[in-house]
Amino acid sequence: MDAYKSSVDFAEATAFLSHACYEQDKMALRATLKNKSILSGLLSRLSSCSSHGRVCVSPVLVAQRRNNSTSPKLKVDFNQSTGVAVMHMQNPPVNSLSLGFLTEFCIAVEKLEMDKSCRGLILTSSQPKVFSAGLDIMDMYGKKLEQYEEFWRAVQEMWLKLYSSNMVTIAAINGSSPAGGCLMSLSCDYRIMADNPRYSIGFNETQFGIVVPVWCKEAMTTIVGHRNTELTLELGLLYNPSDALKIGLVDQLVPEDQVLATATKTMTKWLAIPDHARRITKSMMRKPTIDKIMSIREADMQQYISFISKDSTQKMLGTYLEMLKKKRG
Ligand SMILES: CCCCCCCCC/C=C/C(=O)SCCNC(=O)CCNC(=O)[C@H](O)C(C)(C)COP(=O)(O)OP(=O)(O)OC[C@H]1O[C@@H](n2cnc3c(N)ncnc32)[C@H](O)[C@@H]1OP(=O)(O)O
Repeated sequence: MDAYKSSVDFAEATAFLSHACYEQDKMALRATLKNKSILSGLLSRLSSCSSHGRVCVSPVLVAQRRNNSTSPKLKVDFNQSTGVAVMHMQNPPVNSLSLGFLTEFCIAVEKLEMDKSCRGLILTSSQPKVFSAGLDIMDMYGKKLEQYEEFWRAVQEMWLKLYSSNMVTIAAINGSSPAGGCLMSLSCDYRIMADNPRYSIGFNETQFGIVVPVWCKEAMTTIVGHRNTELTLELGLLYNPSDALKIGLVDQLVPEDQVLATATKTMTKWLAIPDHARRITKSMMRKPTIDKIMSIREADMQQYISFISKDSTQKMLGTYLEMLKKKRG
């Protein structure tokens, strides 16, 4: 069955492709995510199912079982009357996108996605001065091949979930947002950043020897165009808020204390548009990029593992980590 082609529901399509599970398990997953108390039962059921000979456990849910952290890395405030959820990232010190964080994020987004009363999602940070420091470098350094794979699976999943969300998504960028933090913002429908010249946003990866995945390049090109993407990615550029606004990396700058209030006001405007028309239009705009990425998902995984596990890459990451730590001392 090719549910992907026949469905206009974007998030559903992505869930189908990324989880590759039987229809009844998807239904069960939805019901279950609405009722957390039976989640563990479903997890064990999912772990034993197979589809077309392939193991079909959501990688994110598997990771969740292994994630022993007890302190939540996200705080979600859902207002039933407005239909808007505010997701506060709280993974100190810098909201790095660790495996644990990514896992929690995917589950939280999936849960909101399945709640039809939730129409909008605002993403912001509870950490002072930082929106997100991007991928957790500790998860990319000195690990086993299977750990790199598990991590990258969660990174891909997170991007797909956010980029393909049916909800209106707004990034309330109240601090610096380099690399993966920038991509997270770019996956949203609208970006509002604090007008503080000390904050930066962009893609600095090449500066420490890392290459962004092709899907990052694709998504960025659709927003700021080929030339700006080329300059940013090749030179590893981070922009201050006003330069970021100039190239269209963010949509609006506001005083720091008004970021969340502006995001809330903007959300009201977006939610005044009938959902079905906006969703279908969003799908029309983003589906070509998603399709492209889905078709190379496994190749992207192999490329990541092979790149990240190279001695030369590891050496550069080690040096970068030391530099980050020395900055303090
Ligand atoms: C949608 C899907 C997306 C999908 C995303 C897919 C993207 C593909 C490619 C993306 C690649 C990446 O994101 S690679 C990650 C790139 N990120 C970066 O280069 C950011 C590096 N960090 C910084 O620039 C700064 O920390 C910054 C965020 C501005 C905050 O500055 P501050 O002065 O407030 O804080 P610091 O003193 O620097 O840092 C505090 C501590 O946090 C640690 N730390 C900082 N950044 C860290 C990091 N990324 N990973 C681990 N640890 C980090 C430091 O080592 C310190 O550790 P202690 O000294 O021990 O306390």
